[in-house]
Amino acid sequence: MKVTAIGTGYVGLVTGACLAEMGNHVVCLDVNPEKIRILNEGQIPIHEPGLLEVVRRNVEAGRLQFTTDVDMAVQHGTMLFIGVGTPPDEDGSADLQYVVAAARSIGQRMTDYKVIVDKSTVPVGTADKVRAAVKEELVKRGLGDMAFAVVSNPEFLKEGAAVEDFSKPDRIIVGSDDEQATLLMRALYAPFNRTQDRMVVMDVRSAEFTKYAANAMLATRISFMNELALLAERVGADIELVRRGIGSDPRIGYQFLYAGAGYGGSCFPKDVKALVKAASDAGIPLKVLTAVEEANERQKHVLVDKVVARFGSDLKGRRFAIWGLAFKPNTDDMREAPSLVIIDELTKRGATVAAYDPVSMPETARVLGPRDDVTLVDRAEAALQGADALLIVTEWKEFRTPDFDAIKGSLKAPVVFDGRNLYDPKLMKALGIEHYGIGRGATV
Ligand SMILES: NC(=O)C1=CN([C@@H]2O[C@H](COP(=O)(O)OP(=O)(O)OC[C@H]3O[C@@H](n4cnc5c(N)ncnc54)[C@H](O)[C@@H]3O)[C@@H](O)[C@H]2O)C=CC1
Ligand SMILES: O=C(O)[C@H]1O[C@H](OP(=O)(O)OP(=O)(O)OC[C@H]2O[C@@H](n3ccc(=O)[nH]c3=O)[C@H](O)[C@@H]2O)[C@H](O)[C@@H](O)[C@@H]1O
Repeated sequence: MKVTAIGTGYVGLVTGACLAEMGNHVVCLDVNPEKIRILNEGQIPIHEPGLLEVVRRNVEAGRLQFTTDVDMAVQHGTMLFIGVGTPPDEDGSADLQYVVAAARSIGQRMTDYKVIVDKSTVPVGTADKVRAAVKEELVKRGLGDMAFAVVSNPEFLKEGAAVEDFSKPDRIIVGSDDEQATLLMRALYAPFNRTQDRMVVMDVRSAEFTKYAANAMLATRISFMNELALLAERVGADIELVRRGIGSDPRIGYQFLYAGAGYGGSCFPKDVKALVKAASDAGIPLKVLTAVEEANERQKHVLVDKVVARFGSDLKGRRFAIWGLAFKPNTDDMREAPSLVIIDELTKRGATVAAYDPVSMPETARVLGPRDDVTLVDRAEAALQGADALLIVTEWKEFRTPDFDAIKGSLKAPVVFDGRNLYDPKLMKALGIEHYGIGRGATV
């Protein structure tokens, strides 16, 4: 099939590349010429495991191309996927300006039947706005009768596992009230849907809602565990043992129950805020979800609270090593990363920071700008030299079994604030390391 992916970010690029992998002819369009230049030079603008190989393979096979040429891109696809950003507006609601602009650019150019697929995360009612924008542009061109469909097909991939998640989806949600469009969506997704029918077809509004409900549920599990972790510390229980204890119940399951330094990323924070705002506008305030957001804001400060409890609130003259800057492992994405809050809180109190991340240092440098109080170092061990303590913020694999002797030898005193519960508190005690985890009340 002929497919156009509008927006070459995490979602648009992965969608375009993975659809090309199945034999479709895909054009990826972006308004950012720099991204298209990088892609046309055989590189990818993001760190995403396995993506470069899929992109290169399909470019070589002549099934995948990148362009800023809107006329060509709109002309090319029968299926046009909108995967542009939906960042939070000032009031927390999803800013739909990029989605509507993409819709308009389609309406201004299309000359035959198109299926317009909303892949971006968008509030209930957005498909209607997209339809109205396309129609308005068609009417301006005297083509008001031209047929097209708008379908909701939210994406559930996780950064760092995007290709794997897209290629082996748990479910494929299709919100459609157009039979022909539904058939085309079935055909397009058939290769990803062979072993078991994972496509759930529903009305458009329910599909739009499903995306927010999924992210809200996952964020709720994390905030719930983070709050229980605070209590566990106070009452002398270990949240890691509690996690294993409750996860064994299949009704609960093990996933997304890790207490930590708070959730970040481009989606949970913005989608929780957007759903809270949409609900309040609809006169149905979501009390649980409001608390989820509040708990997460508090959680991002928990590690620094522990630093302050140990070293005092005046941190002038102190230096801290930070391991892990990206909002999660296997990505260079720094959007809403807890590390940024932690760096801010430490430096505000007069400390300096030496930080290391396996892939996100260029992105961190871009986000932080030039700073005297933050040094980015190119090896984990280099961050430790002469630091008062080590803070673990992102659970990259290479931090899981470090050289503990080197940690002890390099820090001024062996103090570790373990924001992702990587280390066994009993082992740390045995090694003579002062270890502060999250919710590890029983074992410290
Ligand atoms: N990042 C993720 O893991 C996931 C994101 N989503 C959702 O997907 C949407 C996109 O997210 P990301 O891919 O992370 O965004 P992103 O910010 O990485 O990429 C968006 C791209 O769209 C481009 N763009 C903006 N307006 C355009 C236009 N009119 N025509 C062509 N290109 C245009 C931008 O230049 C940018 O390259 C958001 O709604 C997000 O909530 C959904 C699931 C996973
Ligand atoms: O809508 C989206 O963009 C995506 O948002 C999340 O994916 P992502 O943000 O890439 O990453 P996650 O693995 O979900 O992690 C999000 C944050 O939660 C934190 N987290 C995750 C799991 C956990 O148990 N504890 C925890 O603190 C992570 O450290 C990270 O900061 C969802 O998992 C995807 O299904 C969804 O498609």
